Parts: sequence; structure tokens; C-alpha cells
Amino acid sequence: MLNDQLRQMDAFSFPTYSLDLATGEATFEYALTGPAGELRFAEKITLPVPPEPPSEATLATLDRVLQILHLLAGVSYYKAAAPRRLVAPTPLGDATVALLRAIYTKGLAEYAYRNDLPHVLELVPEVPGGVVPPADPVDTTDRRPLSAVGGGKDSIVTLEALREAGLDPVPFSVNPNHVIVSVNEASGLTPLAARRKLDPALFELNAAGALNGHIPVTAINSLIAVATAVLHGLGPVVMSNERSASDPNLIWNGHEVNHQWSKGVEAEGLVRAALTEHAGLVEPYFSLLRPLSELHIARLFARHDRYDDVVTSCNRAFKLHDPSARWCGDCPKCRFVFLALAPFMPRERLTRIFGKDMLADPAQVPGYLELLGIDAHKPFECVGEVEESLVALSLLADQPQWRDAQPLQAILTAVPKEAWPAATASDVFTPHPTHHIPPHYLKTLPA
Ligand SMILES: CC(=O)N[C@H]1[C@@H](OP(=O)(O)OP(=O)(O)OC[C@H]2O[C@@H](n3ccc(=O)[nH]c3=O)[C@H](O)[C@@H]2O)O[C@H](CO)[C@@H](O)[C@@H]1O[C@H](C)C(=O)N[C@@H](C)C(=O)N[C@@H](CCC(=O)O)C(=O)O
Ligand SMILES: Nc1ncnc2c1ncn2[C@@H]1O[C@H](COP(=O)(O)OP(=O)(O)OP(=O)(O)O)[C@@H](O)[C@H]1O
Repeated sequence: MLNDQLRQMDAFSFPTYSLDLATGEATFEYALTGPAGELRFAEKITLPVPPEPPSEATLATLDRVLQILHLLAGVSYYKAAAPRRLVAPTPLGDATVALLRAIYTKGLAEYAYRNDLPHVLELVPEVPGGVVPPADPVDTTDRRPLSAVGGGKDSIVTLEALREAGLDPVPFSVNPNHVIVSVNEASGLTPLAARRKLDPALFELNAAGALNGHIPVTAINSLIAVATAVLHGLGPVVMSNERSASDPNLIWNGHEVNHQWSKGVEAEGLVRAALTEHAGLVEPYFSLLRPLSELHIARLFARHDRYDDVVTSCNRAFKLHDPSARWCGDCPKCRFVFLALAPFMPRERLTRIFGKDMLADPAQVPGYLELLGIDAHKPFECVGEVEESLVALSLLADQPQWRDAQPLQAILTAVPKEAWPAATASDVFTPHPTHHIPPHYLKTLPA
């Protein structure tokens, strides 16, 4: 019955949102509607409460940021039924409509591809007519940055770059897991955290066979970070999204499908524009690592060893509740990060970080061939480009410490001869000019 009802849903809307200032809890309501009735959802996001009560001006800006967050966080519930109508709650400016549309189309592209729902990629939001009162400009550029921490090597590189530049970053996470808590402890900095609780009704729908799939989670976390920065009187939110996040995994029905779309530079530009238009924030949000390749970031990470016992970029480890679980040692992300770090540190240190020598494990060879583009398309995971894997491999080929690693030698042999020139001509260590980093932050990027 539930599935029949879901199949008949023809519209998704955003009834209300509210904020309890005493607890920091915001409630975002959503509705799926159709001939068989309505399904309502409520997502709760709890922001850390600041020590001093916020000013009226701060609350006005916060309200506007939360209005955008309300729009973005709806994707989790929209995807249970994928109706053809997306109905915005209030009039919106062009930049905010552009963000809304992109989040529900490009952000859901992997979901649409896997569930064979081409209409999702063509969605056009219905926006009520009317004028949006302009927001007062708010320039917080010179305040302490809020730096999002996911527990991986990338956010560590950002945190340390900001700290070395004397910008005194505040680490921030949504639902910090045991890995994030340990990374924050290792940093010695005092973090802020927000809580996000999906409506339990969504899990019941999922269990009953509702449509499900990947969502643009980074966009949601980013807006929660911006809301926290505003509430606490902090400066720009600094992310750690690398340049390869912008590259699609495949093309489907003429549309790019990118697992990491909301980490990409297009999403970053859309989020920035919407925050400036709708909330007046002049310099709200950017990724410090945007010009850099994964390999370049790996080289920078190798300079810091204070996180060796805690860093984890493996998404599977985050699902485990065992505080000692860090790298699963058997997924595309573990394979890629091991390979990317290998040229820049002693083999013994790398093996200690991962608890395993992945390039000495014959079972990993097929997965490495996939990363190198020798099999299938780029995996649906946060991994670098084929070219970066090739460059890392070519650097390892010259290192005596890896000569006795037979699986690595087998991978080297399997790479077609014509692939190597691309690796040698590669510009993976040349920062890319496409980014949104403000000038005084650009100086913080280590050479
Ligand atoms: C941890 C993980 O990889 N989760 C993905 C997985 O979900 P799973 O069921 O295994 O576990 P949960 O994450 O606990 O989710 C439970 C259900 O809730 C739904 N859901 C979750 C979060 C959310 O914001 N909205 C939701 O509706 C979800 O559908 C589950 O049914 O598989 C899911 C389906 O493919 C993925 O959506 C889950 O991905 C999480 C949202 C997640 O945090 N993933 C990141 C590790 C991730 O993939 N990051 C990408 C960046 C993507 C981007 O554009 O932002 C990356 O780093 O490359
Ligand atoms: N729970 C979270 N709360 C806040 N920000 C997060 C969270 N998880 C990830 N992020 C941020 O979202 C962006 C993308 O996350 P991602 O997991 O790819 O990066 P990471 O953990 O920093 O590094 P790595 O790519 O090595 O895992 C990064 O800027 C990261 O800091």
C-alpha cells in the first residue's frame, strides 16, 4: 500500500520551518502529496547555541540562511518518491532558484541514473511570483573562519594551513563520529558541532522499498556550517573540496553524473551566489583546496604526522561504531588514498596509518586496475582522477622501498604503454586557476 501511495505522489513541497533559539533546534517540514494523500516529514537540525544572545541583525541573516537550508535538506525526502513537481515555499531570487534546481537535478543525478528516473534531471522548480525583500549586506571576511572537518586528510590539510597562517580556525562538524572527535582532539583546537536528525519515517519508507540513493550531502553540511558561522559571529566557512570533485563519473542521457557533485566547483559557485543574494553574506563559503589535485593534497598531508593515529578517509569506517575502526582496507577510497600518500612518506609510516600494506595485497590488484581506468568507469566514490593514480604509480616505480611489492609490480606491468606519457606530462602539482578563494586566503595555501 505504501509503495502504491509513493508511486502516485506528484508534488514535493516545503510547508514550514521553525527555530527554537533556546535550544538551537531548527525543524524543517516537507510534504509529498498526490491523489492518495499526503506524507509529511520533519527533519531536525540542532545548531550549537552561542554563549551570548545573538543580535536582531544576526537573527535576520540566520533566518535567510535557514530558508536556503530548508530547500536543500528536502532532497532526502523528495527522493523517496521523485514526483514531477517541486514547489518552492516563497518567492526566490534567480541565484537561489538556480541552486534549488541544481541540487534536485545535478545533485540527485547518481540517484536518477541508478533508479532510471530521467525526469529527475529535467525538474524545474515552481516558484511563487513576488518580490524577495533584499537582505542587508554582511561582510564577515576578517573574522575567524569556520573550517569543516570530516575526519579525512583533506580537512586536516586545510585546518593546518589556516592555523599556520595565523587565522585561528574553528573546526566544525555535523554529527561528529568517533573519527572526527579524535581528529579534533589531535588538532588541539576547540570545535563546534551541529546535530542533524533525519525523520525516522524516512527509514520506515526505505525499509518498505521506497526509492533511495545518493544525495548531495556536502551541500547540506555546508549550509549547516554557514548557519553556525552566522549564529556564532564567525567568518567564512572553509571547505576542503579538491579539484577532481568537479569531474563527472559518467554521462547519462546527455547529463553528467557526478557522485561528488555538491563538492564540485559548480555547486560551490551556486551556494555562494545564493547566500549572497538571499542572505546578504559577502564572503560566506569557499573551498581552500579547490585548485589542488588529490595527489597534491596527499603531499601536503604527509608534512603533518600528529594525525597519523586518527585520520580516516574511508567512508565505510564511518558506518562502524568501533572506536578503533579507521581504514577498511578494501574499498576504492582506501586504495586511492594509500596510493596517493605512498610516494610522499616512508612505507613503514603508511602501513602503520592504514594497519595494512595495500600495495602488497594481491587481492587489491583488480581494484587498482579500476582506479587506473583499465576496467570500468571511475568508481562512484570520492577518488582522484585516473591521471593522478598514474602519476602516483610512476613516482613509486622509481622508489627502492617498493621494489619487493609484487602486487604493485603486477599493477605497473598491467598499465598499457600508451598511458605513461599522460602521467609524465601531467600537471597534477600545478594549482588550477578555477576557484573561489578570497585573495588573503590564497596566501595560506602551502607552496
Ligand atoms: C555513510 C554513507 O556512505 N552513506 C551512504 C549510504 O547510506 P547507508 O544506508 O549505508 O547509511 P546512512 O548514511 O546512515 O544513511 C541511512 C539512510 O538515510 C538516507 N540518508 C542519509 C543521509 C542523508 O543526508 N539523507 C538520506 O536520505 C540514505 O538514503 C540511507 O537510506 O548509501 C546512501 C544511498 O546511496 C547514501 O545516500 C549515503 O550517503 C550519505 C548521505 C553520506 O554521508 N555519504 C558521504 C560519505 C558521501 O558519499 N560523500 C561524497 C560527497 C557527495 C556530495 O556530493 O556531497 C564523497 O565524499 O564523495
Ligand atoms: N560530518 C561532517 N561535518 C562537516 N563537514 C564535513 C563532514 N564530513 C565531511 N565534511 C566536509 O565536507 C567536505 C567533503 O567531505 P569529504 O569526506 O570528501 O572530505 P574529508 O573528510 O575532509 O577528506 P577526505 O576527502 O580525505 O575524506 C570536506 O570539506 C569535509 O571537511
